[in-house]
Amino acid sequence: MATANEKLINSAKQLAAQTAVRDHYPKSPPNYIGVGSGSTIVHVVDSIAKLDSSLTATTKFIPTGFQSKQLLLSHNLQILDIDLLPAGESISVAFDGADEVDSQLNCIKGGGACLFQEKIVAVQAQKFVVVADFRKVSTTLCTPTTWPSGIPVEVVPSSYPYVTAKLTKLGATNVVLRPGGKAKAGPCVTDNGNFLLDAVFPTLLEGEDIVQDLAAAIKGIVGVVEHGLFYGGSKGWQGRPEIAYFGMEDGSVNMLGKEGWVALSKA
Ligand SMILES: O=C(CO)[C@H](O)[C@H](O)COP(=O)(O)O
Repeated sequence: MATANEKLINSAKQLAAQTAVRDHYPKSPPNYIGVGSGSTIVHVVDSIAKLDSSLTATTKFIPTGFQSKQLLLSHNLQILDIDLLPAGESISVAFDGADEVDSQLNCIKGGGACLFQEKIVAVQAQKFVVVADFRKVSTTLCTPTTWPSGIPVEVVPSSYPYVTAKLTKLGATNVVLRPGGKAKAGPCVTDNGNFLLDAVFPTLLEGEDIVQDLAAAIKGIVGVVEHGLFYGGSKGWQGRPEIAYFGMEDGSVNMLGKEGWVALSKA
């Protein structure tokens, strides 16, 4: 049975999801909508499925992994794999969860091991909206009390010892090959057949270049397919959301946009 705290977190996720879908799902039928992974996205898909069918019946929903594909199918929503998005077309809005969001809207993602597909969908969306609960709010990324697991890094399996050493050289204080869990002996294998390293770095101090520079350095290691830093700034944009919705402990929803925080009233 869910504890009171688990119930609080779940209703925060649900409220944030409902509000984000209400505010950002297009008011005329979109061609393509991106759907991320994780537990919060379940509420996003529930909210989308409750919209008038005229807004969803012709839409192709692009999942970011096995979990979101099954979720969409269970709601009888049409799916399209990201590689079938026609050239020149873009996704109207992509919704996704996050593990940690800083005050500049940079995120750590990949707690559910779907970061590569999440990023390839986010960067092809006209608007990327993050939906999360109050535990994900941070001032700077890699804050141990917010997200102690570090930055997920997806690697080609044969490269993991080499990438581990390189991440340590870059300043990681701990690098763990993510285990498969109770039902899988050996490492976690991503939807792309790769391994995941969780690299704990000291808290990334505030400053426009810090996240971008670390992201570029990690991506530069041979064997790295993608990492879970979704960022933007003067050196380029790689999936930083336009806006993030957080369900709060008191039953309200707070919204972090480019202009800062906005508190929405309680439901
Ligand atoms: O990046 C992700 C999966 O790779 C998820 O979006 C992230 O882990 C948040 O998950 P949840 O909504 O369950 O808290």
